[in-house]
Amino acid sequence: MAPSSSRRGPKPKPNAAEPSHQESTKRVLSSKNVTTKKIARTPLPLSRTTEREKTKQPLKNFKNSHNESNKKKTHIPPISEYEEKRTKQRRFDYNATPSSSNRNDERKKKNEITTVYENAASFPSNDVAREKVRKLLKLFHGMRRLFSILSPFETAKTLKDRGKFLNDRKVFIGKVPGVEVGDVFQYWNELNIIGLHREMKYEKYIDHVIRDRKRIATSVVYDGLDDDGLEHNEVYISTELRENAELLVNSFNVKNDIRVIIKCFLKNSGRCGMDVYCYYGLYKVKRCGRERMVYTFCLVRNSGQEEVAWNVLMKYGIDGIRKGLIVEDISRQREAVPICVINTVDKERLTVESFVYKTKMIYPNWCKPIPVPHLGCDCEGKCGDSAKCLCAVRNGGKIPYNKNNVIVASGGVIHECGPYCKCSADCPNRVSQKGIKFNLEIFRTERKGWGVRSRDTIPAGSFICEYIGEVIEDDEVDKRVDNDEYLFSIGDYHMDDSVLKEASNMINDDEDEDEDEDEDEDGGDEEVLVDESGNENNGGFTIDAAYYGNVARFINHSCSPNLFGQNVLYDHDDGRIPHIMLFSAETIPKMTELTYHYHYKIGLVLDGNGNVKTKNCYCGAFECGGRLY
Ligand SMILES: C[S@@+](CC[C@H](N)C(=O)[O-])C[C@H]1O[C@@H](n2cnc3c(N)ncnc32)[C@H](O)[C@@H]1O
Repeated sequence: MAPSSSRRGPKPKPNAAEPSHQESTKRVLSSKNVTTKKIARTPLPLSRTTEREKTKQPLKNFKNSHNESNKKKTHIPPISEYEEKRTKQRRFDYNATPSSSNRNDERKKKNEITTVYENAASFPSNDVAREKVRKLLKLFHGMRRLFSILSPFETAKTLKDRGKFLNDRKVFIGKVPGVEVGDVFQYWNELNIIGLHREMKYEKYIDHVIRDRKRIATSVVYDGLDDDGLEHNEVYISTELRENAELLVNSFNVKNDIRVIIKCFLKNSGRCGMDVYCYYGLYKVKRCGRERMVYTFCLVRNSGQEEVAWNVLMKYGIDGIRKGLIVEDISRQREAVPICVINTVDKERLTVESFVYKTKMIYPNWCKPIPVPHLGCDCEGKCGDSAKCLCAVRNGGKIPYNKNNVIVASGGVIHECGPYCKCSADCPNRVSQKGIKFNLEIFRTERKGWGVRSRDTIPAGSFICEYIGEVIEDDEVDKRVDNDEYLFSIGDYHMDDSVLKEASNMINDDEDEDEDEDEDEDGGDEEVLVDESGNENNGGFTIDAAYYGNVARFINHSCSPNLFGQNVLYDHDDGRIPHIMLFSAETIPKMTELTYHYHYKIGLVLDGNGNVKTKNCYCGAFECGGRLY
């Protein structure tokens, strides 16, 4: 039996891949004023070349200057040489030369910081740290879903005020415990809450710490623009700001590790694509140069680190023939994207005849949902948060998805617009009914049979797929116990509940916070999110995907899952048999196995003779209980 869901799943353990692009991609980040922009693909920013052409001045070659440095120690001009007369004229700018407020910030930070860690060598086992990172990010996204009016910054600020920041008052030079190369984040503020990049202001691309009275860079956020899929062994940063230059010059001198986070654009995500931040690992400033007022730095990736998940894809082959490909599209074009089957593990085969691929639920005659034309909304075009839209009203006055098609509602049931609504097909309240958008594939796992992963990075809160199958009743379930691998019991669970409870506490427990925390541990009486359709325990209905099903039937269980289930109604109004839609509970890097929580009750799964059945769990999560049932 494979019931419900909730929470997020294991962050990627980015697989080691053979470096497919030895050629490094060279980019320049300009942190002048408040934007980053790509200046050039060559070590020397084009803008400078243009300027040189204009002024006819000789150009000091950046690469040559580096070569010279091999003979003679590079002269890195002391920053003080650059009397910035322009400072006064400059607009207010977070990156500007330290103003008094920046100095205050600095002083504040200095007082706050209690410890500086270098490469976190003495930190607890990475599994513990990793679970902490994932839990906090899960909480962040849970809060975003629960309180969609809070911006990511406000959400992070709330967590900070509640003392939930993971590495608050700690600064890491080098690796941050629990964060792995290839981890992907949807919001800048996620970087802050786990201490990967502590600067909460979006424009502050370089984070730093004071060590031995020197300000050195600890992390850099670099705008890779639409470089999704490219390697960044070298990152070029140019800046006109003395403050930034000082940090990087000092880092060049002391040779400290700098974390590089690359902002990439995901084209296939949401309605208009989406920026994400990918952690590329540790780099060192290897070359510095200066051309008039522009400082240029080349950061080179430390060798021996994991490849970033994008590159793993290249190993597997993005297009063309995939290694281990045994079925090109198990859905036989029933889905908008082909669902291929890959086996690089053993000789086991999966064929299109193994089950009947369906994209719509199968309802027996006795529970055919009754059409409800009167429940359709009368909106013209796209629905909005308004009392006029019947569907929005049924969702508590809100459209439960944002412009990126990310779910911003939690618990209970979501009412999407449906066939009886007058709104257009691109109404924002039609997301999960539109089917699979990500390039999912079925792959052979080492110990759990088949599993599912995505060739795309999946932003948190994205719709993955529906759990499709045949609706059956309890009596029928009893008859199928010997073939119960693909049963999903509707409604006897609370989706994502523990995360949402904690998220709810974040906002509601202004007072007596500590007290309530104790209560939580004891299973105290904090508010439980109630399923408004009464689905919490509607009992008796199960989806069986053994004979008829879709890709969801291959999704395995994890004790620390990365998907959660959400009840959705759109084409009928029978709350006993909602659609079970699976959403991502966290940002999921490419090629990471997708999992949800089966919520089996140990000792209560019986065979046809009434004997207790047992099965080991091989999810590999840090908090795994060892038993599936
Ligand atoms: C819904 S199916 C998932 C797809 C299945 N792996 C397959 O090969 O078809 C559920 C079954 O997968 C296996 N499974 C899923 N998650 C597992 C886990 N964490 N550990 C061990 N086996 C698991 C169990 O045999 C379970 O009954």
